[in-house]
Amino acid sequence: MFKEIPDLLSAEQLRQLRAIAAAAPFVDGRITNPHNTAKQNLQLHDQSSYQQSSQLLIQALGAHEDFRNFAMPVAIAPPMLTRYEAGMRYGAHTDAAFIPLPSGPIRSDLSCTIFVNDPGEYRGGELVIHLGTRSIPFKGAAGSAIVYPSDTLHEVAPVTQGQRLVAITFVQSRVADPFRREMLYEVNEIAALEGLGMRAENFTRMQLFQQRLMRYWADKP
Ligand SMILES: O=C(O)CCC(=O)C(=O)O
Ligand SMILES: [Fe+2]
Repeated sequence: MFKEIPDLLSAEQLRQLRAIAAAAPFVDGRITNPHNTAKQNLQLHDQSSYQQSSQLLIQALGAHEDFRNFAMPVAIAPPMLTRYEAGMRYGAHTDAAFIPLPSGPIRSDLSCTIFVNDPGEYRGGELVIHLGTRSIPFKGAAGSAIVYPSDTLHEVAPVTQGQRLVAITFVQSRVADPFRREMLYEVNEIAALEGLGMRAENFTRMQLFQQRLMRYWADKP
């Protein structure tokens, strides 16, 4: 369902991202969603800073084994540095199914928030994911990330003090269906963690099962 990644970014990567954010201009986040009244935040607005920061973040996501195993990405939108100042929020919404990119649209199967500043630097600002009548708040440490299904209703609670600096991205997965993706992730994890401890013939049977599911459910990488 959700995947929390505690160690996505190194201290050096965080330093670089914060330096980019401190030097570059930010504009009203509605620039990419003009009719979205729920959205009250600021987005990085400088081509070379965007390129530098998104490259660093895509590289970090692509290099993280647990992220790759969980998300099974075929395409990752360039992550956008986003700032919420006191009074800003992002009201309850679900993400658009397709995200236009210069290289063509991608389907948003998973959304990802990467926490760039320390949670002690702001009050409020939790990413709240709604599941039926329950709401689950996330406020990660700097350098951590949360990956969640893009079709959930979610919001960012108002920041009441300080500033919240995050990067936001969307992932198209090889497996669009969350149920199937989770089943595959689980069986792949069990095979990776326990496979060598199994009797060889049972491991072979398990691999057959894994590869059949991949064949039926996964798009080509
Ligand atoms: O700031 C966040 O953590 C999430 C933002 C969000 O939901 C979005 O950009 O669609
Ligand atoms: Fe969202």
